[in-house]
Amino acid sequence: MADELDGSPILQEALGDALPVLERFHAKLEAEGELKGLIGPRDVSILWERHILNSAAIVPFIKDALGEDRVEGRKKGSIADIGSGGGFPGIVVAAMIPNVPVTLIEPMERRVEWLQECADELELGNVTVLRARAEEVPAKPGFDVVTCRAVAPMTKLSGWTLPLVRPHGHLVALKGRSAQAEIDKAAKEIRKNGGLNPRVYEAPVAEGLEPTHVVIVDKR
Ligand SMILES: C[S@@+](CC[C@H](N)C(=O)[O-])C[C@H]1O[C@@H](n2cnc3c(N)ncnc32)[C@H](O)[C@@H]1O
Repeated sequence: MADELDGSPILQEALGDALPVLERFHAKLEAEGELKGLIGPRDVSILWERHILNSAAIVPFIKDALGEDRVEGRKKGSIADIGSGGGFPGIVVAAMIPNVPVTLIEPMERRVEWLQECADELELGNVTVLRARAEEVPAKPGFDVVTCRAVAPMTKLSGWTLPLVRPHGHLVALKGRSAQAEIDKAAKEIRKNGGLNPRVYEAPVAEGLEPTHVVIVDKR
């Protein structure tokens, strides 16, 4: 089944230099994703929009968050993606920000194998795959940016992700329409885990496509 956006010029516009690598990722997902239980049967024709472009929408926000570190004189940042599953947003982020190390943290063995295979086949030298639950990963030294998509509501996610963000780093999470309600509900957990100034941004996906939402929380 063909993808609705195969060959569309918006792919180049949204993914830039990472397009060739992400075309290989798309082909691999198309061939193996459903069989391996990583995507649903109806996702096959909307892989670009629902998964790859949706993940790519977070990249400008991550770059912004890392940019602040450069201002502070730190040369390299570090990114962790919690609960990467089939590689969203982690593999897409690693392809689009190839000069920054990206750690993919995922507890399920089969998904860990998939993620490692993707990193190897796509020659993403900046990817490390870690088989763990987020709450088992040592908090130190922490990551400059922790990201995630579709892992848990903010009430739970705060305790899983914020401890892994280094001081003055950021949680940058893809969220659905309920983003503001989720952070309102999780105000106590966010504060307790050292989070400050939680806020929601609308994130453009590509021209003509519905935008998504990004939650950003600063770490004390
Ligand atoms: C619904 S999937 C989302 C996968 C991917 N982020 C996406 O957006 O397509 C949730 C993923 O989170 C992982 N997960 C569940 N609990 C976790 C935890 N405590 N720490 C890290 N990952 C977890 C699951 O194994 C699963 O791969």
